[in-house]
Amino acid sequence: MNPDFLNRIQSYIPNEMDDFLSSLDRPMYRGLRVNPQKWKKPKLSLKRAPFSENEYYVDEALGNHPYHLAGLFYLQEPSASSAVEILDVQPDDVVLDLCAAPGGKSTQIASKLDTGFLVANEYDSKRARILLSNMERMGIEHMMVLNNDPSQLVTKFARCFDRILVDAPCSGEGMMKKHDEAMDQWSVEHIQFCAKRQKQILESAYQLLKGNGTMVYSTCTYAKEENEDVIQWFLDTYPDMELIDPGVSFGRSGFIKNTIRIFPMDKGEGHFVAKLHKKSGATNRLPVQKSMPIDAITKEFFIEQLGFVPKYHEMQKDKIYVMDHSFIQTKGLHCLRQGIFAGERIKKRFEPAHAFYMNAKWIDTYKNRTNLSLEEIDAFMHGLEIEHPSQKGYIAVCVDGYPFGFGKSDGKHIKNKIPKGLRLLPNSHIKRRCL
Ligand SMILES: C[S@@+](CC[C@H](N)C(=O)[O-])C[C@H]1O[C@@H](n2cnc3c(N)ncnc32)[C@H](O)[C@@H]1O
Repeated sequence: MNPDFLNRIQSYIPNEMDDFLSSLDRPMYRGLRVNPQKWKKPKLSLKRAPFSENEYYVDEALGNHPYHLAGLFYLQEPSASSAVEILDVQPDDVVLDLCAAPGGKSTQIASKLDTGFLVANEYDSKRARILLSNMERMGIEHMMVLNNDPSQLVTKFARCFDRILVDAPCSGEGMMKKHDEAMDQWSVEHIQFCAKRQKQILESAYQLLKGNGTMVYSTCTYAKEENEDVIQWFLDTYPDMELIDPGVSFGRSGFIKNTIRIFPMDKGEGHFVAKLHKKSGATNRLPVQKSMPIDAITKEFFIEQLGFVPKYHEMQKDKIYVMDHSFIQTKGLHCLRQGIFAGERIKKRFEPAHAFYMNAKWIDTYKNRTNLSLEEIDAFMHGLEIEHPSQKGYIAVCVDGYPFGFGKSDGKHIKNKIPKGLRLLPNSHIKRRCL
């Protein structure tokens, strides 16, 4: 273990070093956050985590649980849910998550929105696609996924956001364990590099925040240079920003008032969170665009599957996107998705997309649906066609009434429509454990 790292930690928590050292030997805390928009009344025998209202401790991998595939929960290190709890998102807020992949915090923000809107931005293109996949799995509608450098957002969306989360790329000390490769690569130079990048990201975030808006800055590292020192620099640079009370009882106070630190002794792997308020300044609205007309065949599909036609539409070539919120103008930005990808017009028919059947708002709305057994779910998630009598046509396949995808039924068999990238590998299987 790097002695410089240990000396620095000793300087932060001089009386708790033994506890910290023993925490490095035990497995990471694992967490499960319920998606309240899909899983409305979960009865769980799991222990609640103190960091947010829907977070629980788990002690095994649950990625192949059918409820995970259906987007009923997100797997996340428990203390990572603290930042969004502190952001205190309101149902009608316009929120920006500036460093969003893989989407733990974005999906948590979205679970608090109703009429509001979420812009989830990720700098790294591969990670942005993972973010989109998680947003789809959790069934989020009022959102867009961007893949831009934070500074590129400023020309389009300056002063547009009520709340901004900057969950900054950091040296990740809170996510390292004693034997990790990451621990061997730890260095003060890397910490300094991260601090410089964090300041650049905060400069953009400042310009994107509305007057009277709220910003939360968080990292999963212990390094003071990336936490309190970055915040002090931000306050000195922008005198109209102030630190405000995070209003929570978990964790412990950081080295400046109104900041929060979480160490493993506080029952999570490690986080730093600061809540900031912009005292004054102008506000703008996200620039909306006109809804596009859709054709009769697509309308007929919506009526047949949902019983209504979604209010706002956008068409890109033959692909159709829908939302119950105006579409936002994104010209000049790299937008991976806005709203729900409903499907594609192919010749004289409409071919639905996986995302269409994952929308949290429609979870009880899909008219044509069927429950599969665990064995059938396993076969379906491996891309197989299954023998399963059901109503003909496109059909939502469900676990206990919760859709996890769709297929096309001829009345006796369901043809598989799970996207190739989401299918299970041959040696991986659905596992249902008691939660
Ligand atoms: C701590 S992670 C975000 C985790 C995410 N908030 C979640 O809860 O799932 C930080 C993210 O910042 C991204 N990033 C890297 N360089 C960046 C930059 N220059 N500006 C903005 N984000 C950057 C990383 O790719 C990474 O996905």
